[in-house]
Amino acid sequence: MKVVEKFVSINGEGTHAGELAVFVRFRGCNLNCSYCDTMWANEPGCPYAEESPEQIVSYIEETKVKNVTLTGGEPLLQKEMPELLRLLSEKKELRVEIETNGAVDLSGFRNGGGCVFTMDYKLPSSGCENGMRTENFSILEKKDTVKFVVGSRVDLERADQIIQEYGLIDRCHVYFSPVFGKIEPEQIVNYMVEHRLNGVRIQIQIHKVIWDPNRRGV
Ligand SMILES: C[S@@+](CC[C@H](N)C(=O)[O-])C[C@H]1O[C@@H](n2cnc3c(N)ncnc32)[C@H](O)[C@@H]1O
Ligand SMILES: Nc1nc2[nH]cc(C(=O)O)c2c(=O)[nH]1
Ligand code: SF4
Ligand SMILES: [Mg+2]
Repeated sequence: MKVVEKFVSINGEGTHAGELAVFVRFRGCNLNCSYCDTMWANEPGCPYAEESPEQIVSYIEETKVKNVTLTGGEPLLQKEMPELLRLLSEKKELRVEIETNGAVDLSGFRNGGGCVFTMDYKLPSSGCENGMRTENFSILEKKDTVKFVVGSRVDLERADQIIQEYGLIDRCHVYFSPVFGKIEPEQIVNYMVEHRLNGVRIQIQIHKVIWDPNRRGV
């Protein structure tokens, strides 16, 4: 598997934000979002370590950290991901979360049921909305999340429409997160208030507040 970084930090995003997590970031992506904060990991020349699923599991166990975040790039493009997920599901003490971009079919990755998906729905300002596979919504469960990374008023309106159309509030967690530095979080909150978006949560990436937003490995 093509690993570009591994580290222990606090999770800056999602339902376990603020808790310790061990991160494994994989190389390469099938989208090219305008705002991507890890574009470096998607460049063909980005250095990586070739690691087997067994090696990755050993590293995770050595850290003694129980929350595991698999991210990228797009982690679900790795050929050996099903094997990695199978091995991780045997470690009952771990909580495994996958950050995925909404453009990969999730149906083959739920086997064993252990992992939690945080799936983005890419909005118009990302430039990648046409890659979204809305059939993935039917696979999501209460423990999973749909995340909308919002960069504009048009994005807010589109997110609102998708939430209603697919009944997302009753299906799973729903988060709004500002494209970091691009939109005032207050604008997002104002929209939530105006439109009475019960059940939606706003979240700001905590690691970008604690550290330099461009810093890697945190
Ligand atoms: C770098 S992506 C990797 C996982 C997967 N490719 C995806 O897009 O979900 C991890 C998360 O960071 C979010 N993200 C990337 N750039 C961002 C930015 N500039 N501001 C806020 N969130 C961002 C993505 O939308 C995604 O939810
Ligand atoms: N601290 C920290 N938390 C994160 N949660 C999700 C991340 C990601 O890049 O997917 C991330 C990240 O890059 N850093
Ligand atoms: S899908 Fe994720 S990794 Fe790929 S370009 Fe978009 S934000 Fe970056
Ligand atoms: Mg990140």
